[in-house]
Amino acid sequence: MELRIKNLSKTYANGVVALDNVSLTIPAGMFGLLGPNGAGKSTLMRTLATLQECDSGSVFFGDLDVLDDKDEIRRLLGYLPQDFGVYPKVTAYEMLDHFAVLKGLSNRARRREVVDGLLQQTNLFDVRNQRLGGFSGGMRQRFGIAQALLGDPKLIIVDEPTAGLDPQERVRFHNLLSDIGEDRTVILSTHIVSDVADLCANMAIINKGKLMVAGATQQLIDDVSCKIWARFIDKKELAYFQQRHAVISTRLMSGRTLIHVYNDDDPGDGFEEALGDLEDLYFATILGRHDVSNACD
Ligand SMILES: Nc1ncnc2c1ncn2[C@@H]1O[C@H](COP(=O)(O)OP(=O)(O)OP(=O)(O)O)[C@@H](O)[C@H]1O
Repeated sequence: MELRIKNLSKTYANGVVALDNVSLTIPAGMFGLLGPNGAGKSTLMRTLATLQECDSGSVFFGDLDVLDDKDEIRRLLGYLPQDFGVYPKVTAYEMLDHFAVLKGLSNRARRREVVDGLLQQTNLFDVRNQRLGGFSGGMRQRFGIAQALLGDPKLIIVDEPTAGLDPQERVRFHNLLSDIGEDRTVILSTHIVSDVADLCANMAIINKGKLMVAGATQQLIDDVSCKIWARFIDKKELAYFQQRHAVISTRLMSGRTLIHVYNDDDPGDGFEEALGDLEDLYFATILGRHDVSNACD
């Protein structure tokens, strides 16, 4: 089902504008919400998860008014918050069983079936009798997904789930997310570009509370791909290039400095055309160099 966000705004009491007239349609499947720290992602996620009020705007999930019909939407919702805490002394099985009771699964046999199934799906069945306090970051996040999947939600919101995971745990977590994204609407909020590149067919970038771009991930990459130019430089030349060109990224590669610049045409100065990727789109957008009006043909 589609989630339609219209003109959503939120200003905190201290005057910070966390959401500035955000309008966005999120189709079924995996959707990536990308933005730097403080962009407003968590504010948007908590608003969609009915945990906080916005100042104005509307949100519909199918026909359901998310901001008004909170009880209804909570029945369809699974949420993995950014700071998902667990009771360290309780086992995975006990904790999930407890969450299942809270979700209204009162029949014992049925509950056991659901809890076992979710532990299997998240690859935690073998460690179900271990205490959560001994779980690694990746195991904890998979447990977080298990609890978010209780009640078979149609809308799943995960807020920065892979921060702090090692590469292997990340891959495992990605596989789990892409499985559950097949027949649901899953919103993945993150500042990690590769999470979105790997998983999300559709995406948006927000910065300072504003929606910058939104659409099909591949299309958005294509829109920027003809405008990215690259060259290696000497580290001490960086200031020179930054002065003359719209440098969007700088990275070390085997000890050398590779810079990417954003330009409509060949910028000269020894640059070569580079195939723009999602990281280029992200930096060019966040730095205010790129927008939809300036897409490649
Ligand atoms: N309760 C609050 N009161 C005041 N300001 C807040 C509150 N919560 C968030 N903010 C501010 O609103 C802005 C958006 O915060 P938000 O947490 O939504 O961003 P984010 O994109 O999720 O960032 P992060 O990745 O750091 O969590 C930030 O400037 C933040 O400091």
